[in-house]
Amino acid sequence: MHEDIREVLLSESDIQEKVKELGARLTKDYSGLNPLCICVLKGAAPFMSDLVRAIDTDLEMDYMAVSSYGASTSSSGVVRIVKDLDTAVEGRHVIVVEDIIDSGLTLSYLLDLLRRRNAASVKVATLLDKPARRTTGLKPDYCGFEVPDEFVVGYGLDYAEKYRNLPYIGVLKENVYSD
Ligand SMILES: O=P(O)(O)OC[C@H]1O[C@H](OP(=O)(O)OP(=O)(O)O)[C@H](O)[C@@H]1O
Ligand SMILES: Nc1nc2[nH]cnc2c(=O)[nH]1
Repeated sequence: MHEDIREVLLSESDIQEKVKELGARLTKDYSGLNPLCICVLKGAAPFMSDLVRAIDTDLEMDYMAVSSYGASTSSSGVVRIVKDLDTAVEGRHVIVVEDIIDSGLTLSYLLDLLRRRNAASVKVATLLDKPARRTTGLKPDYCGFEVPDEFVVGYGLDYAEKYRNLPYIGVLKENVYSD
C-alpha cells in the first residue's frame, strides 16, 4: 500500500504530536464535565482511539455511523444514520470526533441532530480540515491540521476502503484511481 502514495503530507510523528496537543487542550476545557466523545465511523476511529488516551480526565465514548450518498470521493450532503448512539445525549457535553471536514455537510447534519436531542453543548474535534471545499459556515472548535484541496488517505481515511491503516496521511498516485 505504501507504493501507492505519491506524497506524505503528515508523518506519523506530526500526527502523534498534534494529538497530544489537542488532548491537553481538551483535558483543560473538559475537566469535571465528563464529556461524551462521539466517534463518527469509520474514518475517525484511529484518531478517536489516540485522542481519548491523550485526554486526562473522565469521559465516555460512543460511536455513530452515517453514510452520505454520492460518488466515492465526494459527499452529496444526503446523510443517513447507519448506526445510532447507545447513549442519550440530553444534558451531556458532547465532543464530535471527526477525521476530516470537507464540504461540512456530514457534520452539519450531525450537529443539528445532537442539538435537537438537547445536548448541553456540542463541539467538534477534527484531525483535518479542508476549508477550500466548505459549502457550510462550519468551523471546528479543535483542529489538528488544515490540508489542501486534495483527496487524502491514511490514519482512518480510505479510498475504496483501503489505506485506513496507514499511520500517516498522504496523497495517492494518479494511476491508483484509474486501475
Ligand atoms: O465534510 P464532508 O464533505 O461531509 O466529508 C467528511 C466526511 O467524509 C468522510 O466520511 P465517509 O463518508 O468517507 O465515511 P468513512 O468515515 O466511513 O470513510 C469523513 O470521515 C467525514 O465523515
Ligand atoms: N479519504 C477521504 N475521505 C474524504 N471525505 C471527505 N474528504 C475526504 C478526503 O480527502 N479523503
